[in-house]
Amino acid sequence: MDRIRITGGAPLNGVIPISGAKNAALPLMIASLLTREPLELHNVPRLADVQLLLRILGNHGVDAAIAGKRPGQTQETGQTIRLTAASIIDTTAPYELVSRMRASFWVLAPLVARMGHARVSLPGGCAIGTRPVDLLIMAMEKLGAKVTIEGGYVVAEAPAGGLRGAHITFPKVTVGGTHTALMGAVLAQGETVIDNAAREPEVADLAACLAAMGAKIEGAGESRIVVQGVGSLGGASHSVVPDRIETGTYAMAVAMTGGDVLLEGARPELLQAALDVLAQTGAEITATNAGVRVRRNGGGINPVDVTTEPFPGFPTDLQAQLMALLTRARGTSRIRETIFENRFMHVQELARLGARIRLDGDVAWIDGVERLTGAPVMATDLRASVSLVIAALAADGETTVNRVYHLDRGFEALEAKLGRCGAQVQRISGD
Ligand SMILES: CC(=O)N[C@H]1[C@@H](OP(=O)(O)OP(=O)(O)OC[C@H]2O[C@@H](n3ccc(=O)[nH]c3=O)[C@H](O)[C@@H]2O)O[C@H](CO)[C@@H](O)[C@@H]1O
Ligand SMILES: C=C(OP(=O)(O)O)C(=O)O
Repeated sequence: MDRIRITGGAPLNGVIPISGAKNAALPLMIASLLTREPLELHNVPRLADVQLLLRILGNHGVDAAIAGKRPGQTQETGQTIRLTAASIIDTTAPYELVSRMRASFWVLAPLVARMGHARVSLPGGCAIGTRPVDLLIMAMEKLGAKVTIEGGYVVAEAPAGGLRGAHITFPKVTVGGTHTALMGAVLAQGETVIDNAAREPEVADLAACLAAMGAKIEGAGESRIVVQGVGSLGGASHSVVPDRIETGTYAMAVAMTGGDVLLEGARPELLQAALDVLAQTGAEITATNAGVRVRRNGGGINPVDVTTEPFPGFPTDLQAQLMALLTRARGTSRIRETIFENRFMHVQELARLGARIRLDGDVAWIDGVERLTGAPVMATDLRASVSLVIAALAADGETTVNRVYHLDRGFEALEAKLGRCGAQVQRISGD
């Protein structure tokens, strides 16, 4: 298994191109199941999750053509994938594939919408909590599907005549639930109203692509989304929104090491809450035409008090990275995690580097320390893994991050991007 070796201490200076968002690319790829015409997606990041989803979609009969680089594209700025689901050959998504990635469960809604039935294994994904799918099933049931769970599989059957528009009110904000409701509603008969919808940019990106395919959607990006079902959808060409979590991750890395980096192509409005927190810690954040510039030259890191929330609040997917930064703050910080009940797995690994963190239920208290020191570490999910990278960049000596496959799930060309800005990061191939 590959490892990443980091020698800490160097500031980051230069340009980091921001990739397309993993969490947008995955539902966008899944939307290809809704039409027999080609869906062309640009700026798709080269990630293990994308590769796995291509296998899952291939199993359903989706043909994938990966185009060469477009002019101006570099290795780190994604690929163009043309997905064509001319016919669906299998409506089962098997355990072997779905158990490895949460988002793969989202094939359920488009398969039922187009084929009238589907059988999808209960999902896996990052080990950050129990992660139930009850609200996704509720959305399908509201749209008229009959849903049972048999042998670890969710089996859904549309009523005669197909899914029917409905009023879906989510009792809590769910990104996957909103994707499911949207993809189910676009081909349903009549109107669907989705209340307490997730407002995450990845939902708006999916809705924009569905609209380009011919769907009738109003309010995506707001709490109430209204969909008028249409008889069929066509092909489209769509570019994946920049990755706000990757943006925030590198911004925190710069705040940690000091330096001056342009996060090229980043869109500040996609992570304003996180940028505000970074500014409170003492980093200088400037929105430019080219992206977001992050600087910290001298001066310490200020402690902060942050609670994770659905968009537009501070994202749970940046909580571990922020915690890494705060391990070296001048004082005590507090982070409250409200989205996932078990998303503090990075705490004990950060402690190996010398961090002082106390947990009290859903709250972590971080007492800043003068210095971190390198050590062998590993993490159980992708954002936790990258938080260890951030801490290692500022630690004295050498850190080895094991289980690199977590990083490969979500960070395109991580070593190259950091390495070009002066970090000493090396991948070591292992068995
Ligand atoms: C691939 C992808 O895009 N993953 C993101 C997506 O995950 P995902 O879509 O799985 O997360 P959700 O927004 O659905 O989860 C939010 C909360 O709702 C709960 N819940 C969810 C569904 C359900 O049926 N029942 C239920 O109780 C979850 O346990 C969690 O407490 O949004 C999360 C929240 O922004 C991010 O951390 C993940 O990176
Ligand atoms: C939690 C994440 O991914 P997933 O939902 O696929 O586990 C993530 O992207 O941080």
